Amino acid sequence: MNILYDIAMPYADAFFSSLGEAKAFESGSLTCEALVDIDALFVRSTTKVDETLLQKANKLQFVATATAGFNHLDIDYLEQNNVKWYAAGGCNATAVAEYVTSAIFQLAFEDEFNPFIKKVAIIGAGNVGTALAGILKGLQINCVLCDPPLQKIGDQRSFVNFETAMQADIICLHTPLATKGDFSTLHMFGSDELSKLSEHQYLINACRGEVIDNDALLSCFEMGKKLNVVLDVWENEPFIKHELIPHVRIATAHVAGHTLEGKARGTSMVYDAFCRHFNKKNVLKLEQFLPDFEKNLCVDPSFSPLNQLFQMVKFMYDIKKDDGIFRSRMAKSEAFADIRTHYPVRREFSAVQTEFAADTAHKKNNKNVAQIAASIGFKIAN
Ligand SMILES: NC(=O)c1ccc[n+]([C@@H]2O[C@H](COP(=O)([O-])OP(=O)(O)OC[C@H]3O[C@@H](n4cnc5c(N)ncnc54)[C@H](O)[C@@H]3O)[C@@H](O)[C@H]2O)c1
Ligand SMILES: O=C(O)[C@H](O)[C@H](O)COP(=O)(O)O
Repeated sequence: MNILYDIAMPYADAFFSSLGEAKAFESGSLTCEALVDIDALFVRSTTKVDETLLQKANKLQFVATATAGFNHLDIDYLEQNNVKWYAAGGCNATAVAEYVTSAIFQLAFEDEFNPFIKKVAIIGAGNVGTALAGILKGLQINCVLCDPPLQKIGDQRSFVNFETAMQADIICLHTPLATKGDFSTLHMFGSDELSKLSEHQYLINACRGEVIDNDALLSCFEMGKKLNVVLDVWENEPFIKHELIPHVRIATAHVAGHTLEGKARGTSMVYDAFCRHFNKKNVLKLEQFLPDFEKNLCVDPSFSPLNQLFQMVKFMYDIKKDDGIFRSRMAKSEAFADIRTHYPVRREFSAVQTEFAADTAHKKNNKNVAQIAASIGFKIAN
């Protein structure tokens, strides 16, 4: 079995060389000639898998992406050519939910609002939306879900319509990019929707850039409209509209899902899918590979509960740091792809052992914070 895989997949060599003759490629350098005699191709989101790439693929049976989104796969073409495909839905749901949590805490700190009394709308209640709703529930933040496709097929959760979601204080986008059909998400936020947002609302896009019309967004800013927008994803990555950057409250280079766990889970889910498809036993498990997290987190009990939680979230993921790197690097060059390739190791909340410093004066306070922290994924030491 000849396998080609994106070198940016953590532990790929260990996982895939157990399945056959496995060779890595660097995203951007893959040519159609490289697909000759290849049985399985494993990509991440930056490789477009379509007729152009596959024109010389004479043996291809299986294509998998180690990412949740799969709009870079030409599904119609793959299905017409009897190539089985797979996307690792859910692999990085926790990572994106933690990214959004860090964004909300950061904005609360900067704008001096209390996040616990805000209402959040999650548009797209799949793997990421559900993970985010779980964290918000743990934090006791009121949240509503908007997902017409799930509502239509009878998902038993309670949903609101788009207009109601638009009234929330914080609107988080977690849909796929769909360019056709009844539930198209392309430019879901165009000039009409953007103009309806008030300067007190926040719009966070960590799904796909094209869900917000970036030209319309820039026009709003240029006309002097005050909008609080967080963008992890942009139209036309990696060649994004630089003029947007100074207007955006938090700007990052499509890294919301880039925890080590999120990326490595993608690798192991692709391995499992391959094993299922080719009827092989999946002997390797992700837990064998993930290293222990070296640092311990000790929470200062004299802080308010909000600040203790902010301290914990920031310790694991400081979104402001990514924003700072993005702004300084993007000011000088087309650094988008490079920032992503050299992204430092980021771990999920569950990787760290958290301790609350002994402090009898704040004992009850600490117990509450520890319970909340545990409910959003932190491991609390006894
Ligand atoms: N920034 C990142 O690093 C990052 C990481 C993971 C995923 N993503 C993106 O986020 C998307 C969501 O990821 P997921 O794992 O939750 O996918 P998912 O398929 O589990 O969930 C997507 C949900 O969106 C809903 N949806 C579709 N069209 C909709 C519409 N018009 N209005 C409202 N809801 C709609 C679907 O019914 C589904 O429940 C992915 O498709 C991917 O593009 C980005
Ligand atoms: O859809 C996804 O899973 C994400 O967008 C993913 O994090 C993209 O990561 P990439 O393959 O571009 O590194």
